[in-house]
Amino acid sequence: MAASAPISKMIYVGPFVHSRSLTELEIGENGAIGVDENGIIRFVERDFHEGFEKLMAYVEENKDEWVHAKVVKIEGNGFFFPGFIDTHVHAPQHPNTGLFGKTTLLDWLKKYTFPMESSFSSLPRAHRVYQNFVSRTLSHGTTTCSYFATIHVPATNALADICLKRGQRAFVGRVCMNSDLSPEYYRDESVESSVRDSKASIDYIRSIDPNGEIVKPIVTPRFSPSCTPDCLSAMGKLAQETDTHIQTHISENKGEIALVQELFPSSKSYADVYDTHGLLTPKTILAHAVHLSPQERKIILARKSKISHCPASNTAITSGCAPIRELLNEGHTIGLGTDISGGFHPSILENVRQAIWVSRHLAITTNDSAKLSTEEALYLATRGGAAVVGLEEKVGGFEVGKEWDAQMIQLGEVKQEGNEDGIFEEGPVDVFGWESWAERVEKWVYSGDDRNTVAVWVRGRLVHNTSRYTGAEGTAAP
Ligand SMILES: Nc1nc2[nH]cnc2c(=O)[nH]1
Ligand SMILES: [Zn+2]
Repeated sequence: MAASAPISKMIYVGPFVHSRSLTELEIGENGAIGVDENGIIRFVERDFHEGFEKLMAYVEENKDEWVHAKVVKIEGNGFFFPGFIDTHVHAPQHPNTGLFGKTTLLDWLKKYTFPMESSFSSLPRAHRVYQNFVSRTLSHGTTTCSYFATIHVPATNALADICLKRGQRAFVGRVCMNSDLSPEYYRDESVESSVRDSKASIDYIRSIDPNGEIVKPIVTPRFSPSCTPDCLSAMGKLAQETDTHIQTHISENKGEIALVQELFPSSKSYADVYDTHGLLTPKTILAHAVHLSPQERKIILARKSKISHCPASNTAITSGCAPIRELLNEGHTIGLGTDISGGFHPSILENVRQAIWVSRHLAITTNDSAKLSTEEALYLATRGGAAVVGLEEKVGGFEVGKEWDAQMIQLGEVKQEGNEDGIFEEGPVDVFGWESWAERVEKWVYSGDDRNTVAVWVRGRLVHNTSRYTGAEGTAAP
């Protein structure tokens, strides 16, 4: 079902939380955010200590045109938070979520990934998986995804259709892979067919959303070993000619890095392979970046390419611990990726936790400064991700002029009276009432899940809600 459009000006009343900077959250305990019919934030009020009635009186006095706005008011222990941004995710791998055994990257690809992806030659299968996965990621509060699809044009286009219809912001990439690393049953026939099919998908996605307001194409060479050198160059050229983003993998696993050295003996490094084929641009998203050398980091920084950190995946398929503190200190732009199904969980909140755990494991073996704080990990999940996909002017936080991509989080209240039976409210987070707002946010980060995400908006459209949401727009559940 299509997402429901905003029906009028809206005022979202209640606490809101977003990143002020990498290290600092802003918590507006008594907030009111006005969003117009186009989903654009028009005012952000932070300080209505005197309560809801005073707020409405203020609106009546000062903001004439907002008097008839609909109001969505948070009750209890709820707060608004920016929608999450998943900067690296493979939608067709979702049926394999949680299946990886003891494999590492190269045998994982052969055992689980190529067989599953090749089955997307079936359009009905693609529809079934993609409908499910877009619902699943929306239910976890993910308002923007950078998707790898498969090599199939019809299935890739179907993913873009579904994102547009359901209202999830998305970059959708037809995967390009023509080398014999991939099995014969699942690879592009030639460089010409790689370019033709990638271009066909770019053209289709631009035809369904000409201004790229919700869905955009992205050039997607799978990774160096999957593409011949002329194919990599052709993808660099295609991205330049069509002015598109690029996404690929880099330096995820030591076996993969050795293979790149073997396949590209004249290249100085893995990053150099991409650089010399025109694939390191300010619009390039590089997933993983676990084992980069200092020289590679310098080239990536110089080219202004971006990094997607995929902590759950890096642990699941035992790739390593990406040195995020060092990369941040050097000035890299970094977001989080679930990397389904290298990663085992479709939630960015889970990957916030995983980013923190991975940084702590690094701290144990290196230096305490490797630790990421809760604030830093939430920044990567929102503003960092927005910068990785080039949407930092539009999403990632609540400022006037940005678009309302948001989630309503509701935590459980442990009642003072009438709770002799120990009943708890839906969701895993129990709030007793004495916690500060900062503590409530920490409790959500470390033990919350999709049961706490009661409503989700993209560009002001309600795109997901649970039965706990009693907002003004009615229901947008699929
Ligand atoms: N994690 C991950 N790494 C890759 N490298 C090449 N393809 C893939 C993939 O599908 N997932
Ligand atoms: Zn990946």
